[in-house]
Amino acid sequence: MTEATSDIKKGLAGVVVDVTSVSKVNPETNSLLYRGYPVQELAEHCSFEQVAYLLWNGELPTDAELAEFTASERSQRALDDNVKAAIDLLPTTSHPMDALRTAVSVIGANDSTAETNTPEANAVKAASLYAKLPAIVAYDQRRRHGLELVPPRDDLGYSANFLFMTFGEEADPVVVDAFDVSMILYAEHSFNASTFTARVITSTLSDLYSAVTGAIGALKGALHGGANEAVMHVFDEIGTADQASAWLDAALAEKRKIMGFGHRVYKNGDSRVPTMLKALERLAEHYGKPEILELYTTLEADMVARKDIKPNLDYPSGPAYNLIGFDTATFTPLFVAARIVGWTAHIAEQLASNALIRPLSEYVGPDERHVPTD
Ligand SMILES: CC(=O)SCCNC(=O)CCNC(=O)[C@H](O)C(C)(C)COP(=O)(O)OP(=O)(O)OC[C@H]1O[C@@H](n2cnc3c(N)ncnc32)[C@H](O)[C@@H]1OP(=O)(O)O
Ligand SMILES: O=C([O-])CC(=O)C(=O)O
Repeated sequence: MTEATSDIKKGLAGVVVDVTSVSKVNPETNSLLYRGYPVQELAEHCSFEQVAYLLWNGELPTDAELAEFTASERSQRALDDNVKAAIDLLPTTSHPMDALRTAVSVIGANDSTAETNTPEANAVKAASLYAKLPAIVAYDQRRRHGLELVPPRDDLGYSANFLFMTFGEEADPVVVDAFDVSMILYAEHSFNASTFTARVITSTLSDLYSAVTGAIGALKGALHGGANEAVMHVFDEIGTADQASAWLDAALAEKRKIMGFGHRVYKNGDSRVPTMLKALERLAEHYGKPEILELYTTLEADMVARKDIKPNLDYPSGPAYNLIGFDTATFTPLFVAARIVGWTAHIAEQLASNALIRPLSEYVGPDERHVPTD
C-alpha cells in the first residue's frame, strides 16, 4: 500500500466543477438566489407553481403563462393505474423513498418518449413528474394506514391539493401557506449531492427518469435529504425541551452527528432557515403546540453553544411536517416533490452543455503483482 501524494479533495469539498445559472448559494452573504431572485422574496410573494415556472424558464410567469402552466399541472395530477399497481405490490414496511423511486421508474418505463433526450421532450417529462409526485407521496402515506386513494381536485392549487390528497380534507390556509413555503425553499440548491448525482447520470446521455431515480437515492441518505426525517427521530428521542441538554451531551460524547445541523457550504447558518422557522412558528400557533418550538430553540441554542454549528433547512421543516400530520418517513419524499424542479432544471442545463463527468482517483492499493502459476 502507498500513501496518497496528490492534494485529494475528499467529498469534492470546495471544488467548483461547472457553471450554473439556476441558483446561487452564497455563504458569505448567507443568501440564496433562484435565477437571480432572493428565495425569501419568492417565499413571501410567490406560489410554488410560480417558482417552478421560474426555475425552468428563467423568468417569472405572466398571468397568462401562469394560467396555462397551472392548467397543465392540474390536468396531469391523477395517479396512473399502473403506478398505483406497482406501489400496491410494495410491502408497507418499505421506505416511502423506495416507493417513490419505484414509482418514477415505472412512469419512465411506460413513457414511449423516455429515450428522447431533447430539451422539449425532457420539459414535458419534468412537468409530468412535478404534477404526479404529490399523488404518489399522498397515496403511499395513506395506504400505509389502510386508507384509499383520494383523487386530486383541480379547483385547488398545488399545495392545497397535495394536502387534500394526503389527508382527505381541505387544509386551513395557514397550513397550505406554510407547506407552500417549504416547497419553495426545498425546490433548488445548486450542486448538492442529489443534483450532482442527476447531473452525473445525465452526463452519460442516460435518460431523465434514470437521473431522477438516482437523485432520489442520493437524497434519501441522512447526511442529505434524509435529515428531515432524522430530525424528527431526534425530537422523539429527546421528548421535551428540559431533556435536550442531557441528550445532546450524551450524543456528542458518542460522536453522533446531530441531524439538521451543519452544512457543506453554509458555515454560518443556512439562508433558508429563518423563513422556514417563521412558517414553523405559524404552524405551532395554529395547532396550539408551543412545546415543539421550545424543544427546537433549546436544542439549537445548546448545539450552537457547544459546537457553534447552526441548523440547516431540515431542522425546521421536520417538525413543520410533523405538525401538519405527515408520517415521519414521508418527510423526505416531500423534499423530492419540491426538488424535482431543481433536478430537472439542472438536467436540462447539463444536457445543453454536456461533458462526461469522470474525475480521477489516486491509486493506493498493492503494487503490481502477479497471479501464482505453479
Ligand atoms: C438539505 C440538506 O441536505 S442540508 C444537510 C442535512 N444533513 C444533516 O443535517 C446531517 C448532519 N450534518 C452533517 O453530517 C454535516 O454537517 C454535513 C454532512 C451536512 C456537512 O458536512 P461537512 O461539510 O463534510 O462538514 P464536516 O463533516 O467537515 O464538519 C466539520 C466538523 O463539524 C462537525 N459536524 C458537522 N456537522 C455536525 C453535526 N450535525 N453534528 C455534530 N458534528 C458536526 C464534524 O464532525 C467536524 O468535526 P471535526 O472537525 O471535529 O471532525
Ligand atoms: O446544498 C446542499 O449540500 C444540501 C442542501 O442544503 C440542499 O440540497 O438543499
